[in-house]
Amino acid sequence: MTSYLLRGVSVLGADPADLLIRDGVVSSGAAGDAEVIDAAGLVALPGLVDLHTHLREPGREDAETVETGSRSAALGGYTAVFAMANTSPVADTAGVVEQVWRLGKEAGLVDVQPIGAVTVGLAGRQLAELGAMASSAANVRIFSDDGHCVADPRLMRRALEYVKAFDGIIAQHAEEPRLTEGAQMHEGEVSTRLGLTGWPAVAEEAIIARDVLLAEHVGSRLHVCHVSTAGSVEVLRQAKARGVRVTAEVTPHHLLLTDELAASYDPVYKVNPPLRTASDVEALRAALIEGVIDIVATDHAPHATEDKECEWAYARPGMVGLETALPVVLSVLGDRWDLIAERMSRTPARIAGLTGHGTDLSVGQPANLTLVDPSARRVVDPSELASKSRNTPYAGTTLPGRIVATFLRGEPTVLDGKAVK
Ligand SMILES: NC(=O)N[C@@H](CC(=O)O)C(=O)O
Ligand SMILES: [Zn+2]
Repeated sequence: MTSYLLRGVSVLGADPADLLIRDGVVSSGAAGDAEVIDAAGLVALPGLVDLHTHLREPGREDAETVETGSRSAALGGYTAVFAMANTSPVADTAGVVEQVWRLGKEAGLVDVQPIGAVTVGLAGRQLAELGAMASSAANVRIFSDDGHCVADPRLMRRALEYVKAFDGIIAQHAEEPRLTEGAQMHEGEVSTRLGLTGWPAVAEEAIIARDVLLAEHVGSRLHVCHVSTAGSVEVLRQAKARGVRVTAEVTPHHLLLTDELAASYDPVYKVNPPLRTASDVEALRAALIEGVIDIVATDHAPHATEDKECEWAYARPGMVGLETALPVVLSVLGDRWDLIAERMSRTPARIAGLTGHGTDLSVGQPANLTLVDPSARRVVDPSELASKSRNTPYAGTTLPGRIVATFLRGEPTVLDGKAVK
């Protein structure tokens, strides 16, 4: 196994020093025959951890596979991703989650941790085999019907009760379906102007309010996917102040983009939950800094060209995000490296109970890390993405930061900005 010496690297913005990677861990002592990487001007972060990735395998391998999604993740600085269950077949049995987990191991580019469905077929009618998925080789601890809301309150209560036994988490896609029927974008001034049916903020907020009460009642753990409104932030703030066991994520696109973009009628901007207003963006940024929102998660949602390059009404919602997440967050938070490490690596690893990731880069710790050039600027070119899909909302946009290298347990998955396999 090759050793690496990162010469003159700045760990989380600290003064430049050498960092030795040997036998899969951060090491000390003589560099010996280690391969030297000139890391002057580069910043080392613990490898990023994404709690919300859609890898599309099994079922839509034309849009993404576990392997192409893993490569996209590594290029984005990630060392672990959690794969959502809305595949085909749905990841609602031990068999399917084990398949995804095994495909992740075979690709060997990031640790792929499957998320199990809450309900059979994501249909919201009966609980899936949560226990069988938890005790499978994939060791599932997070369950979600993402793409769909667990709208039935009794089912949501039962799910929270069930996973409490093994300290599992229900991750909710918060959308009251009766309030979003036919919705095409955020309900507000822009939707009125464009004549498109809106998804009101309250459709998200009402479910979060209900679910924090259910989680409080049961004493179980709730995670809220892709929080998108200022009102949701207030519900979460109050719940956390009462000690409810709730965590929440925000996506890079909800931190940067607004509903005004829908006026282009370009379906690349169609996503669930929809892009909201500038004041929502402001509230989400403040909540992320404050910690009311715990983490950034990509909601990487690759879609085939025919599902995106069509009329707005027929296009599937979702955006790819793994390769642009860190640059977008850098553009929002600036070089607050410790905060970035907290929100994109340590806290997601802690929420998921994922050991070996999100650790500090001290001697003896697993060498899961990413090297970033913060002074680089990159114009996003969809044709250069490693993802199989091209649906990025940032085509032609200049973003700060370039991911130069990523290491998974001491082995490079990305070097010189290129995937090694
Ligand atoms: N975010 C999206 O717009 N789409 C996701 C589902 C989801 O995360 O809700 C997808 O699977 O395509
Ligand atoms: Zn969702």
